Amino acid sequence: MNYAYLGPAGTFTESALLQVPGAADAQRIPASNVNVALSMVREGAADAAMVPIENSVEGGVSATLDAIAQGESLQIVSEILVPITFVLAVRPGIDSLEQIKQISTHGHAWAQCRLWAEANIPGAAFTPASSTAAGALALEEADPPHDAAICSPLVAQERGLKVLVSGVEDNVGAVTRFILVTRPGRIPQPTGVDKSTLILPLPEDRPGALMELLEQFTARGVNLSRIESRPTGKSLGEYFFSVDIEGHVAEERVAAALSGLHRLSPKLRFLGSYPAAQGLEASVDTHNSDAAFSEARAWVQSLRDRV
Ligand SMILES: O=C(O)C(=O)Cc1ccccc1
Repeated sequence: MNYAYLGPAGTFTESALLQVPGAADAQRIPASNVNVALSMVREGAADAAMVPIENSVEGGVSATLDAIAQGESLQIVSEILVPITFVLAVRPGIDSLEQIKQISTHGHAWAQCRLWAEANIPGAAFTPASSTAAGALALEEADPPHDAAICSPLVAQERGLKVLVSGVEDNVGAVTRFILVTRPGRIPQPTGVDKSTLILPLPEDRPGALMELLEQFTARGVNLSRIESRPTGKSLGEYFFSVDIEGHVAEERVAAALSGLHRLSPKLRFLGSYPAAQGLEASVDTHNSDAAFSEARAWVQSLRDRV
């Protein structure tokens, strides 16, 4: 196996990848952005890609949600959670916050440190970097493009960068969720605590269309753990929904919800069922259990057999 990931080395995405069994000893290919990492999988240059999808402060990572929703189909095979803390690293010659005029980091990192930055370096101009590690590595250049970067403590330590302030995040305890993506293939076996990801285009723009889709989950006791609307990019006001549900396609209630959704929105995309990283309770009401579904099906069949 070889793995593409949002690089360069030292990103939070690489930390997530290193949690995948075997990945530490496998070939890891840094990509300059999420689209490049996913294209490598689509084209066969990588077997799998690790990309960020959601964080507890900012919500969904739009670049990832959009890239997996469109183009050639991909499959999510696992999710990894990484606790996030940030440090402020500076170029040589900077000894105080007042000297910082230009700062760079990944947009999601900036969003998570904005209040700290407003309070502590109010005059500094922000330039987005393709990742936290990319912003940090630029500090090593002969003539660095910025004075400071917000990055992980690990990359600062590994590169021997000067850290002026640690723990610059606004929300202590933030977590980012990453997904491992492959070309479509075998779906991981259910573990009892699984999640599934779907892309739901709204079939028709009319009152109640979203409600009808959501009713498919409600009626089968399927809980949603994330729902986001994203523009299709085709015309103003045209959206699709990116949804995570608790449960595995091998479970009857999930299969029944999917079949109801398919009737309403035939172009829906199933992006995979995979083990939940943490925190889900495997609690399903008796009337939504696999046993209840098969008994109900057998009963209806017994009636239809009499036709
Ligand atoms: O830039 C990184 O290091 C990433 O892996 C993306 C990211 C940025 C901010 C928070 C979590 C992940």
